[in-house]
Amino acid sequence: MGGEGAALELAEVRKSYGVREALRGVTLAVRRGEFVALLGPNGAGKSTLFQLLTGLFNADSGRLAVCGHDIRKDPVSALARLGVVFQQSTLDLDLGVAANLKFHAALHGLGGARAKERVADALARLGLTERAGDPVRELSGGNRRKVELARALVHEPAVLLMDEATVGLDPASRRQLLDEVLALRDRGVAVLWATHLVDEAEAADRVVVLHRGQVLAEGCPAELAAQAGTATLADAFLKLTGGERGD
Ligand SMILES: Nc1ncnc2c1ncn2[C@@H]1O[C@H](COP(=O)(O)OP(=O)(O)OP(=O)(O)O)[C@@H](O)[C@H]1O
Repeated sequence: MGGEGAALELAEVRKSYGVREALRGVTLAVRRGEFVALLGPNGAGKSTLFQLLTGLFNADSGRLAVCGHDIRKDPVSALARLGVVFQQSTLDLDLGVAANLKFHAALHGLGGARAKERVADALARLGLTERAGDPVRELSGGNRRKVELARALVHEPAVLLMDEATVGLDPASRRQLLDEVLALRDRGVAVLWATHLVDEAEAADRVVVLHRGQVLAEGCPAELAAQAGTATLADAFLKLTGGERGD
């Protein structure tokens, strides 16, 4: 677990809101080219973990690092290597698809021909080239999510965080988005995919089960089922979490 050289590393991370402990000593790592599902019911602490990882606020204790850069001590280097798709859309609906990406590129210090090239590449990869000039408002929910993914990749991050990214999508769009992200492994991207949906976690190289702010189990889907003594990952998840909400 963890170890030197992980693209994303969390060690003994704790965070409380007043007396409520949202994260109670979370340790996990994602290697280059690995897709890890962070599987937890509502209230398990997934959003809190993502907020810490994106520097929105600080952990009470513990260490979070991206490619060895500590998020608290060296946030600029850490955040430069991070791509994020949040649960809630953060696109400008009135701006064009490419314009949304260019704005993001500029935030990462990319401009001119280099930004243009990166934006074109990211859109092409996700089959969105023909929609480049369209206002985001005119896109379907599935394509809007793809635009968010393309945007998260414009600065070529080493680590991609996906926070319940398929919420609200129909099954076909959900599968497409998952497949696009799984394919990023071949380019060496480390992915942390937070979800409460077991079928999405089935596709992961490794699953980390988070419940009430703690890691209850981790391993590939088959290992988790074997550890829990169940036939499927779904049954293992229910057995581990007692089928309850996380809070
Ligand atoms: N700003 C806050 N103030 C107080 N308690 C909070 C706050 N944010 C989260 N919590 C609590 O911390 C715990 C973890 O919440 P968090 O939102 O991180 O879980 P989650 O796994 O992302 O759940 P969901 O999928 O429902 O968003 C929950 O018990 C929640 O009620």
